Amino acid sequence: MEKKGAILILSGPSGCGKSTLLKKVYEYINDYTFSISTTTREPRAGEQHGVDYFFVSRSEFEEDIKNGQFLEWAEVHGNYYGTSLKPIKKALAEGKLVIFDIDVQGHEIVRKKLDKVVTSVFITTPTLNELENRLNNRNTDTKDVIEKRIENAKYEIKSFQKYDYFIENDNLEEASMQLLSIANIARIKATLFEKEKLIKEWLED
Ligand SMILES: Nc1ncnc2c1ncn2[C@@H]1O[C@H](COP(=O)(O)OP(=O)(O)OP(=O)(O)O)[C@@H](O)[C@H]1O
Ligand SMILES: Nc1nc2c(ncn2[C@@H]2O[C@H](COP(=O)(O)O)[C@@H](O)[C@H]2O)c(=O)[nH]1
Repeated sequence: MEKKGAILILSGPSGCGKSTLLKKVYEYINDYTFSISTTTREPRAGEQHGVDYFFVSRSEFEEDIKNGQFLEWAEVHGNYYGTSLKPIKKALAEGKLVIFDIDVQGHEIVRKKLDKVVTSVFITTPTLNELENRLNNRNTDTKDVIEKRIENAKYEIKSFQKYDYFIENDNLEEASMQLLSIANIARIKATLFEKEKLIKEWLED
């Protein structure tokens, strides 16, 4: 059967473990691509332009918005973040599973635009305290930035019901196996669209 492109969206408060879970899942899947976002936030130590993000200035980002470059974009924790349309179209045409790590605003937009091929999962920590511990232990952000992200987490979590799935990332092994199952379901869901057409044809016969 011809492979169908599919989108898997991960959202969840900063520090819940999205990147950590994805690294584990990548060991078990193929034919996927991670959607590299564009952002105006400063790179963290070790982050590379074109690998983790495309790091740009606010004026460059605003120019890209004007030129309609983004499938979606949003202001998150005081910075712009956006998903470029062109690489996503290409990856979907190639039948890849395209993985997005985007916030709740971005999820709503992509869901509206590409519902048929989107599967989404909201990830959290068991408690807000644990989220704070993880952000502190990660040691990548200043105290002010961490405070802002904790505050925003309280708003973000209100959107969890808009997602197809929910993972509490407590035990890393268990949570990564759950995410792996969801990634496999994402591919199957994207084939349903074609099947709908097929069944319509049968019924018209
Ligand atoms: N199940 C877990 N138990 C304990 N620590 C964890 C677990 N999962 C992730 N961590 C740790 O929590 C920290 C935050 O994880 P990670 O950077 O993956 O979060 P994130 O959701 O991708 O954050 P952001 O949205 O800011 O990019 C890291 O230091 C990571 O090692
Ligand atoms: N709407 C979008 N949100 C995005 C995108 N890329 C990342 N994000 C979200 O931003 C926060 C913060 O990320 P960080 O790397 O600064 O910790 C996180 O919730 C991401 O999911 C995007 O292209 N669009």
